[in-house]
Amino acid sequence: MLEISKLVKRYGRDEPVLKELDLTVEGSSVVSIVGASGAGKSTMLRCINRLVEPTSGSIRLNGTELVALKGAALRRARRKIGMVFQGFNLIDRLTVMENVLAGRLGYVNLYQAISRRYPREDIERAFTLMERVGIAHYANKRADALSGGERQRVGVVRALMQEPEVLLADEPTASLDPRTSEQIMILLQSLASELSLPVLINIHNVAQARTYTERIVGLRHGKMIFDGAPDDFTRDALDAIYGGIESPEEEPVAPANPPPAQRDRGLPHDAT
Ligand SMILES: Nc1ncnc2c1ncn2[C@@H]1O[C@H](COP(=O)(O)OP(=O)(O)OP(=O)(O)O)[C@@H](O)[C@H]1O
Repeated sequence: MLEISKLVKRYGRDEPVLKELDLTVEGSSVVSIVGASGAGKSTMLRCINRLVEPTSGSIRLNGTELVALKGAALRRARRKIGMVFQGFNLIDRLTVMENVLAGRLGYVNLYQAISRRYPREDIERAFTLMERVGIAHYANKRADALSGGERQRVGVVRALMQEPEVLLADEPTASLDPRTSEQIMILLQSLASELSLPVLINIHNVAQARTYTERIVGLRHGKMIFDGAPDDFTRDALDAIYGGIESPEEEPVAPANPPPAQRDRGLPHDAT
């Protein structure tokens, strides 16, 4: 269980970017975090894995307080937090298998890491996961020979190799075409339930958030102003999150002639 309580992040002397956020995510929930650009979505995810230092507040992962951790204890805790990135963050000149095994770096010793001599169980786990997401036949291909969707699957498997207790995804579909985006969202949804893994996804595409996640958290100026089921994510909630700032992305496949009100405001077509 991930429990965030009164989380504050201030960069320098600026106004806080996160203002006393509270969020609890349990079991295999798939939660999307939506909000206009600059609302604090990435900062929130990066506070969880401590790529960004929280200013104050508490982040507990299965009972372990992450905010106070340093050194080896922080490295140990980070192993339990998988991260999937918009730009995939693969090493292009390495093979798919080598990229996937990089997810074990937090577990192996220096000699094993440098000589890339990973334990047999790690290699077996890598194959099992690669088979699960349909990329096992690419194991020996260079990462840069793969398509965007395949590269993101490598990113997902690398994160799962960490045996994470929570999976964070920062705009995981933003670099992908609509069809591939949907496949990745479906994959994250199914992996969450198969592995009983809570998943937090920063996402600009509100239509995908509504379709593929079971809970939507809306941020505006660093405050949580919506937390509920997709069915409760009404036009009012959308306006409260984006009103006067920007419009969320439209659905990937727009009807030829959307009604003028939707077309003008860039709203998802089923927003009510
Ligand atoms: N390292 C940093 N130093 C100073 N300010 C930062 C830093 N990182 C982010 N910010 C500021 O914090 C605010 C929130 O940024 P953040 O990237 O978390 O928003 P976001 O909701 O993820 O936006 P986007 O959807 O565009 O990625 C922005 O005003 C941004 O300029």
